[in-house]
Amino acid sequence: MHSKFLYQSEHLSTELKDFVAIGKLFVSMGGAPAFVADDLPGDYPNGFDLKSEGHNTVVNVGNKTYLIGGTDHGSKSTIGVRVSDKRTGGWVTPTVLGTRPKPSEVISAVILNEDRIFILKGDSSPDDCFWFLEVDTPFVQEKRKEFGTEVVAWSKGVVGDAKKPIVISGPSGVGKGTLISALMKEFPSTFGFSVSHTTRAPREREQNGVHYHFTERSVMAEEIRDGKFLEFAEVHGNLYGTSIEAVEVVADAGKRCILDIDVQGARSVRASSLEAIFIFVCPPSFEELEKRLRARGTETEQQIQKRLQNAKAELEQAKSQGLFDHMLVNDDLETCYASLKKLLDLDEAVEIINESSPPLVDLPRDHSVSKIDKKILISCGTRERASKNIFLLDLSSLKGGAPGRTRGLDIYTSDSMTNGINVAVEGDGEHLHEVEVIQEYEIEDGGPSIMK
Ligand SMILES: Nc1nc2c(ncn2[C@@H]2O[C@H](COP(=O)(O)OP(=O)(O)O)[C@@H](O)[C@H]2O)c(=O)[nH]1
Ligand SMILES: Nc1ncnc2c1ncn2[C@@H]1O[C@H](COP(=O)(O)OP(=O)(O)O)[C@@H](O)[C@H]1O
Repeated sequence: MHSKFLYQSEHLSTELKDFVAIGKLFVSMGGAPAFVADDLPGDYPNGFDLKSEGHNTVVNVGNKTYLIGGTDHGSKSTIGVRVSDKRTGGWVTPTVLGTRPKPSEVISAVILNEDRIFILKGDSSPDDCFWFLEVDTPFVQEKRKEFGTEVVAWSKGVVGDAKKPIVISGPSGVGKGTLISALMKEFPSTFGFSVSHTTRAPREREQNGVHYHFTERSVMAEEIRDGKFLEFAEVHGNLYGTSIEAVEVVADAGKRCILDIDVQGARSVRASSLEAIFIFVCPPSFEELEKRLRARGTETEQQIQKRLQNAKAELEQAKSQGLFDHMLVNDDLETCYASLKKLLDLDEAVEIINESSPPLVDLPRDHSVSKIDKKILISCGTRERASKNIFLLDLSSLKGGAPGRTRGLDIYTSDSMTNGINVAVEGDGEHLHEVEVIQEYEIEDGGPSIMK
């Protein structure tokens, strides 16, 4: 069955025209400004391979079938995921990484690049409707090997052109904390600090949850085993780590994340999908480093010796090819801070606090979703009468991904596409494409069973 959509608009924006052109849809040149979106040619794979039924969506990716929906076995407040390998049969509950979305009664799904499934949750708040379930990304492949189990990873979609996170490394006492504090003080709405976990004791004036999450080794080790950490390392005799959540809360606040982590951590993040800018801060001399460390007065003599010893190794490792993008020498603090701002393109910047935010979508229960290339068209409305709300979601500039958020979703509303001129959609509210119905499932206690 092919469905037809009729759009009416006097002035289509370039974006919508592009979208139409990509789909090779017909644009009427006659008196009545209208164009008809008919069935799409076969050379545009529609990306749909699912059946959304009630609370569940079934998606086929390669040899595997993913059942997404209902609630999680362990936590009733998050969406559940089951996987079946067509070659072996049977259903397994995978290891699920990342912060999980809350359940939704209406889920649409689109496969992207065969390695992730884009999920749209109807009836969800604007900041909670776009999610990615990674099923075969490099991160998932690595974790699958590590855990020896089936693994999937959730990553929330963030609308807008979020800038890359910043990783700052350098030996103890070089001035990382001082530089980061200055940046956060001057640009409080731009930057957010990734609050690490550590097993070291708090220093005077350090607050739990602000400077670090101070924790017990056994607790942190268990959380690492549960896959809650983006990276972790043993540094100066203590365990330090960046939880996935620490990075996500910064992204959720619409801020650019700064991570203060050691060289081992930087290497792990480099190997992850975080796509950060890596900066190493060097001391002007070893003597000056020792002087600063002593003057800070936060470590015992034994701890100072250990840190100085480790500094030599860190300075050596930092030289390794391709690890750091920038090296900064922190001799004079003001000069170094100015260089940091310059490399982050902030030297002329005055923080704009109320920057206009990208349009948000209130995705209703009734919506239909179509995919052409990397663009998704969402039309909202009932079967009988689609409403005038159309959203075009451009996924061609995605950045990041699990662990953490998937950034760079571009969204155009019908308003932004047509400069406020009415866009009417007529039709039966079905998808533009034929949607392949696989099978309908319902979840029973023992796992999903096929409905007759
Ligand atoms: N890998 C990793 N290193 C971290 C993390 N948090 C802090 N560190 C590093 O651990 C080292 C010790 O940090 P800290 O005890 O605060 O001492 P400081 O470097 O003297 O300020 C520094 O090199 C930090 O960059 C983390 O989450 N992961
Ligand atoms: N450029 C600088 N010149 C002199 N002292 C500095 C400079 N940068 C930082 N400091 C001081 O050196 C000490 C260590 O700095 P800190 O930011 O705590 O280092 P880190 O976070 O790298 O361990 C602090 O007392 C800080 O005030």
